[in-house]
Amino acid sequence: MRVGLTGGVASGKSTVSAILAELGAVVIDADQLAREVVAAGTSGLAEVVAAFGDDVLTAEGELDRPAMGAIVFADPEKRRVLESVIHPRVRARAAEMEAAAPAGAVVVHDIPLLAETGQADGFDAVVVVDVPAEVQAERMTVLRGMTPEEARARIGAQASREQRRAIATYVIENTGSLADLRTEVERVYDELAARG
Ligand SMILES: CC(C)(COP(=O)(O)OP(=O)(O)OC[C@H]1O[C@@H](n2cnc3c(N)ncnc32)[C@H](O)[C@@H]1O)[C@@H](O)C(=O)NCCC(=O)NCCS
Ligand SMILES: Nc1ncnc2c1ncn2[C@@H]1O[C@H](COP(=O)(O)OP(=O)(O)OP(=O)(O)O)[C@@H](O)[C@H]1O
Repeated sequence: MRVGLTGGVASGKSTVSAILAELGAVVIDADQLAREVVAAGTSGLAEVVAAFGDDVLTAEGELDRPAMGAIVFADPEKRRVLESVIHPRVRARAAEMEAAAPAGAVVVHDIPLLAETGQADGFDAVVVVDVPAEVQAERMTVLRGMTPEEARARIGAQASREQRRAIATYVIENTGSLADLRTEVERVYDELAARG
């Protein structure tokens, strides 16, 4: 059973992934892989520096993520350039990790840009974590210290709620408490495990 998990920024995907992992799923996290493929010393980071210059490096020679975010969330062309370096590497790593998963596992691919990149058809089921944009913006500003402008830019770089909901097999509404979220995730996991 191969499951795609997606949702807008700060919708609660990582929280859902963590609960699914506790329930027994194998989770492959595209955001985490996207960090690994541009770690210090990788060919990915070298390509990013070739495209964007040394200004996107910290003094320690790592990717300066806030600086990179300020560039790419203000300019769709530059975002495409960064994605063209990172996405193929993430897909290759995710495929390797999936191949190493135990037979019969529920494998969950946590992919923020699942709707945007047209990958939904490749999964047995797609789970969409959904919240209104105001909730996303509040979580980004209050919990993560972003400015309202930064939050708006990131939400604006993504598919609309409607576009994400259109690819969903299951929609998890995450406007209640964390306890409500857990109950909902358990319900969806039981259905996924029964289908697999
Ligand atoms: C621009 C970067 C350096 C900013 O790093 P930062 O630590 O601030 O954010 P992080 O990587 O933790 O991402 C947080 C969230 O931002 C959103 N986001 C990230 N990249 C993108 C993108 N290209 N388009 C739209 N939303 C994005 C997602 O909702 C993601 O879950 C980083 O997001 C990045 O390398 N993005 C390009 C790679 C990518 O597309 N990643 C998404 C999954 S593969
Ligand atoms: N139901 C909820 N009630 C309160 N806080 C929540 C709820 N769901 C998630 N959060 C909090 O909101 C923040 C964003 O959640 P999470 O990190 O799971 O989102 P995400 O979709 O993975 O984000 P990103 O797209 O940036 O990777 C976290 O601090 C999380 O603890």
